[in-house]
Amino acid sequence: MTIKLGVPSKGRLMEKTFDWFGERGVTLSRTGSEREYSGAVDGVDGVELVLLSAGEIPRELAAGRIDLGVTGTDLVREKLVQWDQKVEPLAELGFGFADLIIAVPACWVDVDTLDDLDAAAAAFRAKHGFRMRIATKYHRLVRDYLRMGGVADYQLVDSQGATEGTIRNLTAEAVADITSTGETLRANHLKILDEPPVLKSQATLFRSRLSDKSDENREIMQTLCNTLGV
Ligand SMILES: Nc1ncnc2c1ncn2[C@@H]1O[C@H](COP(=O)(O)OP(=O)(O)OP(=O)(O)O)[C@@H](O)[C@H]1O
Ligand SMILES: O=P(O)(O)OC[C@H]1O[C@H](OP(=O)(O)OP(=O)(O)O)[C@H](O)[C@@H]1O
Repeated sequence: MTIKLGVPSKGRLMEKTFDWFGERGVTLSRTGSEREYSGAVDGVDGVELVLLSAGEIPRELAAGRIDLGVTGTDLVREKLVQWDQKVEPLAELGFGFADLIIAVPACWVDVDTLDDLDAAAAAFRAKHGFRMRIATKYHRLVRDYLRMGGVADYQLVDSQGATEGTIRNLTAEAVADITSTGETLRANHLKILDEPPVLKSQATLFRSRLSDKSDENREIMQTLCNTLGV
């Protein structure tokens, strides 16, 4: 028997995830050619490495196809309804920090709060005959946040990347996206609303609540968690 550990296959989270495990005596490595998505785990027996897109790890955990997985809290909360019934956070890993925020053009001098955004949205609809568009890939989190914040007259438009560019491209009036250094927002002449973020995210190790609970797998899981100190 083995347990499956899902980690991001590329990008900013992969290298830091490998480092985090390595510092705790569990060596993760990619095997095969540079482009082959196969890997190995040394330091604990019975653990199989599965390399996946960070965005797919929440679904794989929820389905129990992987037992453990590293991804951002933002992706888990966005993609899993009642996420805490499907996965259990075991450890925050201290990297991949990003805030999910709402941003508007910097030239909207009258819009700094959610109340201002609501007023601007109502005025926009009256003037243009359609609802203000907010581009995002975080539909669930943003909808909940705006409902709580009393913003009504808007529509979400889907943007799976380069979201800050949608305003210049005239496909949205505002955006809801993650930011870490703030450089992308500044470069696109956007300002963050002066409100708490929708969500503060970081890379986190999650355990699937559907994980195989056979005695042997429990033992492997326990050994791995003890080794990692989580
Ligand atoms: N600029 C950033 N700084 C820090 N963390 C970021 C930044 N952008 C994204 N992240 C975090 O990295 C994680 C993975 O995001 P990313 O967009 O790379 O994954 P993805 O959607 O699976 O992409 P892909 O399908 O291309 O692998 C998310 O949890 C996100 O919060
Ligand atoms: O605050 P910053 O440090 O500038 O980072 C923020 C940017 O990083 C992410 O984009 P990513 O690089 O994942 O590309 P994407 O837009 O294609 O998703 C995010 O969507 C922002 O665009």
